[in-house]
Amino acid sequence: MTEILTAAQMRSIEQAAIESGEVTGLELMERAGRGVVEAVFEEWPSYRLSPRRAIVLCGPGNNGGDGYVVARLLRDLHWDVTVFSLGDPEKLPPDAKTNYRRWLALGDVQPLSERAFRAAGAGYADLYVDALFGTGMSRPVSGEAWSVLTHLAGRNGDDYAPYIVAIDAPSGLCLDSGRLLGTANGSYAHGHNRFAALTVTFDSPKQGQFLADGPGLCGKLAVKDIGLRKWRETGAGRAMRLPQTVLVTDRSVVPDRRHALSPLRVPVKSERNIHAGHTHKFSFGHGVIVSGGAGRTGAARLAARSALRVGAGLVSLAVPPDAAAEVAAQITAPMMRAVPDAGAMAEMLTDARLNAICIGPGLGLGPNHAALVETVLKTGRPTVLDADALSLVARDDQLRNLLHQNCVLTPHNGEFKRLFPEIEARLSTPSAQSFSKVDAVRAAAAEAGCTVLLKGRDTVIATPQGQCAIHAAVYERAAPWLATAGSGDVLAGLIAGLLAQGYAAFEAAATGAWLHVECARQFGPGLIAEDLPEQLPGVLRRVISGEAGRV
Ligand SMILES: NC(=O)C1=CN([C@@H]2O[C@H](COP(=O)(O)OP(=O)(O)OC[C@H]3O[C@@H](n4cnc5c(N)ncnc54)[C@H](O)[C@@H]3O)[C@@H](O)[C@H]2O)[C@@H](O)CC1
Ligand SMILES: Nc1ncnc2c1ncn2[C@@H]1O[C@H](COP(=O)(O)OP(=O)(O)O)[C@@H](O)[C@H]1O
Ligand SMILES: [K+]
Repeated sequence: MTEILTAAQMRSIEQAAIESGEVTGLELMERAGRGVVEAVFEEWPSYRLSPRRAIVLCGPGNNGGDGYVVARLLRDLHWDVTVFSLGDPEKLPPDAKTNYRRWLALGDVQPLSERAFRAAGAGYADLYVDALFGTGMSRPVSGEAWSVLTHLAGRNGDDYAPYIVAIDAPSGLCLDSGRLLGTANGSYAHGHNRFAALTVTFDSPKQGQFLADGPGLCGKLAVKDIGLRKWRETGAGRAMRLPQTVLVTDRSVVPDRRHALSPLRVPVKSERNIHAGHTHKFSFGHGVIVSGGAGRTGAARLAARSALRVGAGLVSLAVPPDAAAEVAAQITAPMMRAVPDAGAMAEMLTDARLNAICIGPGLGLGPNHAALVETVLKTGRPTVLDADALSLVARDDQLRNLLHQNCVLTPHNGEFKRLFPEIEARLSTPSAQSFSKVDAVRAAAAEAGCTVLLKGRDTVIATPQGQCAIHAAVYERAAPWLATAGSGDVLAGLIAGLLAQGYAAFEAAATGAWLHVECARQFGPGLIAEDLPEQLPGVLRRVISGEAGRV
């Protein structure tokens, strides 16, 4: 499991470590600087072979302190190093000042300005180290620092990005929200929303490196151990960090559930589980996917196929009579039941074996559809509410009051705004505050009283109790092809299929999000929604064999 930290959580761990007396801030800073140099040589192996030229930009805090360590270590390797400082280095905090002084024995420091930067022949360095601000950045960057950062980001047409390493964050990036503080469009200069080739962070990844604009600006992420594990995993530092946020990876949610996944679906084909007696389709649950009317059934059919492929034992489509012929002509494995109205839906759901429901994709927004949502919610069964079901809930307090802890809401940004307008307003207001998507989804789940999954490249999932996971299709897991019509319907079906197999709401949502992206990665460019469920056998095979994540 990978824990993701906020800036404050990282500070609390460092503080706990330093207060223990077992390690000093200076030692941590030295390890951080070494970690950066190590990561640089891993990223640019040829730089090991002969000394190069580096420009290091040092800020007024400990991030700057790391910069002075990097400058010294590169100088020790005979690099030509130019150092710029923001603010008066004599006012640096103690550990950073010590490293500034150590650097002074090797070279000088120039005050940072765009003019000085460009005059230094800055366009000819092999490496630019951004050590201006890290976890301590507290307000929008301005003045000379902003001029230099936007110049580096390409404001004047130069492309520095391939040579920039950022320490902890591209300076200005909020490590909680993933937004550049103070900019509306998340970029340093209009149209330039990339910055570093590599960002090196310490101990654990930070939220902002996965959310919003963070991944684009960070470029690539290297996490370096600086010996804080003991204080991260135990003690007061840990208590301060509850509830935790974790990153969904093949080594977190899915592998933890692999044992569960085995007894649930794959077991049918594995000896161990045949012996355990899991051999009947009803052992794997029976999902119900509620379809819209004629001409709108594609979404439910996609969801049904996904629920079956992910392992639900049976899947039934609940279909309005006018759409029955259309659906019947296009399905094979899922079953179909004509459901003319909410009464018929209630009747169908008297069968307790129907243990998970998906409602919303292609449903429609009429009063009859609201009645269907009401009927489904009143059963209290595990239910995915997506698309139109979310819009219906958003405008009807009675429906909203029926939401229960076995529900999973899967809004995209527009639906989230309809459901939680005040929370969304805080999230979308560009300001100096660090209100993040994690904060927003936690608040939404608490308000709704159920699991909420807010979709996007940076998908965030939270429970009313504050349990939270980020599933980011970024860095090596990027899957931009997933932004295709109908892919949300597949996600809803996947989650419903996992709920049918007994996954709890949060785990079904997190595992569904992971499988969804894994299917997209396996297929690659050219993907359309229909392709996604067909990738599941291959993806599941790799999950079960322990090779997941290696596409
Ligand atoms: N605390 C520790 O023990 C360790 C800290 N480390 C480094 O220290 C960093 C955190 O250090 P700090 O807490 O000193 O914070 P930073 O160095 O990130 O920034 C804080 C300083 O910048 C100023 N500042 C913040 N926003 C500004 C803005 N927009 N414009 C101008 N000035 C601004 C603050 O007033 C303060 O002087 C981490 O990112 C990491 O790089 C590492 O060395 C590991 C150990
Ligand atoms: N750039 C991206 N990278 C990875 N996943 C993405 C990206 N953009 C969108 N997605 C995912 O694609 C799906 C789109 O769902 P949705 O917005 O409901 O669309 P639709 O209604 O067309 O199915 C979501 O699961 C979302 O997380
Ligand atoms: K930085």
